[in-house]
Amino acid sequence: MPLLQLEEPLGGLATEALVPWLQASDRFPRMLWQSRDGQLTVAALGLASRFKAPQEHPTHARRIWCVAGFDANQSWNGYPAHLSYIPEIELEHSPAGWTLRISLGPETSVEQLQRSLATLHRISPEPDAGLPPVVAPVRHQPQQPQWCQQVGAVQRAIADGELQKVVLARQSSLRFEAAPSLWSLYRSWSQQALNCYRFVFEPAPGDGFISLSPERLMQRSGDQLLTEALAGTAPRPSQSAEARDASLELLADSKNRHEHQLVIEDIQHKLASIGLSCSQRCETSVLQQRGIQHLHQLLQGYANPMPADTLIAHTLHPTAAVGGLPGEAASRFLCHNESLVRGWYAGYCGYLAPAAAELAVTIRSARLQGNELQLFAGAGIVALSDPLAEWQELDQKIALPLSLFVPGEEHVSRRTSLS
Ligand SMILES: C=C(O[C@H]1C=CC=C(C(=O)O)[C@@H]1O)C(=O)O
Repeated sequence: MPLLQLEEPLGGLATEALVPWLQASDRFPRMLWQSRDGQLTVAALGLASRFKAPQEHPTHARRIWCVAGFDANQSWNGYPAHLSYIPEIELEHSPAGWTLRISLGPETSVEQLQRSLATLHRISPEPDAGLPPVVAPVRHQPQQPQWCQQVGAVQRAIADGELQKVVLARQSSLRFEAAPSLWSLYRSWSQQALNCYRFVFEPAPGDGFISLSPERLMQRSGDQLLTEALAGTAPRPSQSAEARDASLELLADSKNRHEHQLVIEDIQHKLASIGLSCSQRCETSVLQQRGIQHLHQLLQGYANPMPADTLIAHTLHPTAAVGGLPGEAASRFLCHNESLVRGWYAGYCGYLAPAAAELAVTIRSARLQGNELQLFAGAGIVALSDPLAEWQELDQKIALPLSLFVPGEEHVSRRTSLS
């Protein structure tokens, strides 16, 4: 637990100052999180206390930040499979205004804290340094022939009745001439992104993770729980009339509807296992992203009393939108057949507090390690999936960040114009 927590309202700041403020500090980890509706933005520095297991969360702490990797048994160096912590400094913007929260831990250096605080009123948004050129072609893991084999293996397991769906993933790596700034990369990507959570985590200098994810794992406000099924994808043309037709086509497409329906059933079944009944809030709709769109179904959970947030998150994750169905068989399949380590890709991130909690699924994500950037994307494979169309879907999912530094979208196997 932190030794001391202080909270002060603040004035006179601009949200654009948050990134320069984080960049100017020498305190790690550095973290930025923004809700998909843009209502809550938090920039955080340092680590005042860390909790070993989610069940250790003290109930009176105001807000605990949580990140979990896709697989509790496998992570990247420097990125724990599960992290629950209270930062030393949190700077929060919400409709209520600005709040500064300070939590002192046993290892907090008061001098460093003062330095980080002193910069608060001196920071002005700086012109972005830009990104260095990319020096080598994009490398995919798996490559296309192995991808097609993996899709074939999923479909054989579906035909044998062992599986209904598996979400296969790909890692696409790029090398820059010099190490880009994580925050410049985030800024350029974020300026273009639509309808997404925004999460940046920098555990140490030279290594960082970004996720601009459209997908919510859960949101609780008091005893109201919202979750959602987000699965089924199509390109989104830039012209509005064409975009409308493409949405209608996606809503009517039987392969995508099936892929999506499996996620709804998975979530309903998982919530029922912890005593939560779950209903669909409205008709299935389409969530628009830059260049692509997804089938989207809001789900509301009811229970009295509401189970603990950690239990809900642990039960839902990984949903069939990032793992598969049945969950355990899909995890075994991925363990044996997927060659990449997903790390924080397709995990979750966000906060838990007594009054409210919100966790996003960490898709549309990237890890920057020195000069190398790894971009992650996955696609749900069902019986009717076409391996090459699913490969193109992966390209569409990374087209936005790639377009920032690979000119002319040379990487995209079928062109999709970003709107
Ligand atoms: C796993 C990813 O997307 C999921 C979310 C939306 C649509 C999906 C799909 O259509 O396959 C995936 O289930 C990803 O982008 O890496």
